[in-house]
Amino acid sequence: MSSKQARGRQGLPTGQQQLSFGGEGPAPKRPKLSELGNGGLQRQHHGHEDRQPQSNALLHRDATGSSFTACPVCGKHVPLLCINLHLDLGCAQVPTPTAVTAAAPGERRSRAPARPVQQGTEPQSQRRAEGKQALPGANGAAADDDAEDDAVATTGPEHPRSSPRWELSPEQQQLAPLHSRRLAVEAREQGLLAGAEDTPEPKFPLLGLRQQMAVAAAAISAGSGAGAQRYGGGHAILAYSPASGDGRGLGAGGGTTAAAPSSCCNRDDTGVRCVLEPRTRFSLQGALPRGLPTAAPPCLPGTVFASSYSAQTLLEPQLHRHRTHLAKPHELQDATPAAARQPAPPLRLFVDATAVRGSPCCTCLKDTAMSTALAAAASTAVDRGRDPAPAGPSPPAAVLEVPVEMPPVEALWQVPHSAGFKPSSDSYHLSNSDHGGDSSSGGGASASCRHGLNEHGLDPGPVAGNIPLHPMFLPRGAVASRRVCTTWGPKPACRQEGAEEEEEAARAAVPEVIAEAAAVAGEMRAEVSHPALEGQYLVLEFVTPAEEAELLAMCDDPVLKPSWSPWIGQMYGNATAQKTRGKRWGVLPDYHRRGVAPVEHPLPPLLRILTERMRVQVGLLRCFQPNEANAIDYWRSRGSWLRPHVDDRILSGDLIVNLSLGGAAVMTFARERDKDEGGHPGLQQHQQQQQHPRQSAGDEVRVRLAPRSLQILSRAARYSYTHAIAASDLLDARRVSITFRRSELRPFERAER
Ligand SMILES: O=C(O)CCC(=O)C(=O)O
Ligand SMILES: [Fe+2]
Repeated sequence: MSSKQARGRQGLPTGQQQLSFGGEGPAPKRPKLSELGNGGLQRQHHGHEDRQPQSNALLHRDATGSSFTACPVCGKHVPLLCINLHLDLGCAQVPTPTAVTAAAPGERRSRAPARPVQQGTEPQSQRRAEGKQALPGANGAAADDDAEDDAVATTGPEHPRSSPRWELSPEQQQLAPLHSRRLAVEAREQGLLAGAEDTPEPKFPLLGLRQQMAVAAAAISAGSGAGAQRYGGGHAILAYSPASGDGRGLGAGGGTTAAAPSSCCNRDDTGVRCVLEPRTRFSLQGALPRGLPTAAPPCLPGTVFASSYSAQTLLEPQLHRHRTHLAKPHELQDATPAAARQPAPPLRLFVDATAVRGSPCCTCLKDTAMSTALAAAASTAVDRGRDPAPAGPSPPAAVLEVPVEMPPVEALWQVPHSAGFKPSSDSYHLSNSDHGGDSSSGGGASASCRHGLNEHGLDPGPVAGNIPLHPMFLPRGAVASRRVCTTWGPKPACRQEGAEEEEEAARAAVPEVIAEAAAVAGEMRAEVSHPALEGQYLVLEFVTPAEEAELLAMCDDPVLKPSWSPWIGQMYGNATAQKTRGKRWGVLPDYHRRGVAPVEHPLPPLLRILTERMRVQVGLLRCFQPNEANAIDYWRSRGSWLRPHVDDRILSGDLIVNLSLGGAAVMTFARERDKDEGGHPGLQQHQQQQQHPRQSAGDEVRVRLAPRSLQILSRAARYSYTHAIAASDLLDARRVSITFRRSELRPFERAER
């Protein structure tokens, strides 16, 4: 390292201080790119001559003559032309400009290929032309700045200078619009950073909670107006936790940014941007890998949308929209370190003034008065955010207590369906992938995660170690362009107009999506609609091994929880599953009286999570609301087997879903020829289930059910084939299945008629 470079590094803290602004008064102007270098600093700090030599040392060149500077925030050495982009990315990346070494035809041909850099030896016009080629159309601060060129020329070591022509990579071009918004935001940030200017460390991490929230509000605010278009008129929510207030909420990807999908509101000109105060950023990292997206409507109070992005990243929706994760409040709360857990307070919304405009929209802002109140509160929040943070954890005054209590966990499951919320097609994205390498994603396959909820519906805590994720939950790397994901997700208003077509489209999309997701991991994860068994779908690794263990433990739990049935030999020897134990939850179908008895043991939270996951992640199941589930405990040593049967065609709905746990088995499907067409088969079903179905060899389809897989039986597979598992087809010592159904609430009297 040259002595100048060394000086440059040493000089960083000073340079950093120089870039700090005072806290009071109007938001100061962000330093121009050039001001990071010699000329700019001279201008900015004229009268402070003693700093000038150090500021000179902030710039150096590499062997190709490219100029670098130390980032004033993180200290990394960044190509000068990319410093804004680097800042825009929240210091997460050090972008590299693409050097086009070959000059364009006729351009600069006469120039000597290498010569020492000397101040002033290059004609001004030529330097200007070079500067203009930098960051075309995107980074005016770099492109237009003569002073920057001066700085480069005077401060770099004397390397031969080629004739580089800088161009933005496609990714950089995509990010370029960030720059303008970044400018707007940064001024406010800098104002808020006044208290931290004496410290040499990066500043964002030093912000207190209150400041973080204010920064967030400012950032959000800056996204309105012209930027709102880029938000697609959508929502942005930042979540910070007072409990976790260790100051790492912002910067370098450390923040929890919750982003609601852009399509909550149907109107482009309406936006609500909120800072939800009482949640923790860790929530996200806990929730994301777990792959438990939820279906709560974006604007419904009590709903939190989480994504592991910093405020900077949030500013560019293109970056985060595919990472949108929907999390329920209890997920977020549960992710808070146990010591910090508190009873859930009412949600507090900080909303910036400019965000609420236009007409109230959909479920979130039907009430105009509410909009106004939110806007007023937001305005105060933003203003107060500029004040120095008070000592202690006192909450900001500009808190609007939204008069909605957090729904109890039980109620949460009802939310999407009772609220009549109909998300548009963009609302739910399962993927997080188009920038899969992002350091802040928390969504990588090895990110730490949590598992299962306890009997209170709460997460019992982190799982030791990392749990590999199924790519279907968090597909990485290849999903960005996949609009097919938009067909996944809940459609609570199932039977609305056009629902059938949509369902059909969703069905059509499922194979593609699953196969694509599978391809990401290089494994065939799912076969959808078995080629020889129409209507049979298989989703592999629907639950993680940890979840599988928890489900098995739940089934085996000897302690009778109020909502769990015990393992009993109820099916032993006289019903469908032979030499097995079973348990069941939900309504109790009575196949003899052809009716359904009321719920005895409601579906435990763990199973409700799975049904929710089914709805969100499997398009075919997006309307599936099972009200019963039964588990069967197969043991090889006991000679357990499953008789050929068709699940009751009248009592049970169109979809039967089997989850396999613990071990694999081969299920044999056999076509019931006379069930293919005509007549209502239901009344004879029970009889015919007892008979050996007529079949030929060609009518038999065997399907391996892997542990953790989810099998969906619909259409022909559901109605025209029996399914069975021979004792010899139990491939492991033990297999437990949980079958989910929707049984019609059919009064016995009617059934008996
Ligand atoms: O064990 C299975 O996967 C299937 C169980 C089943 O068919 C049933 O419970 O009706
Ligand atoms: Fe069955």
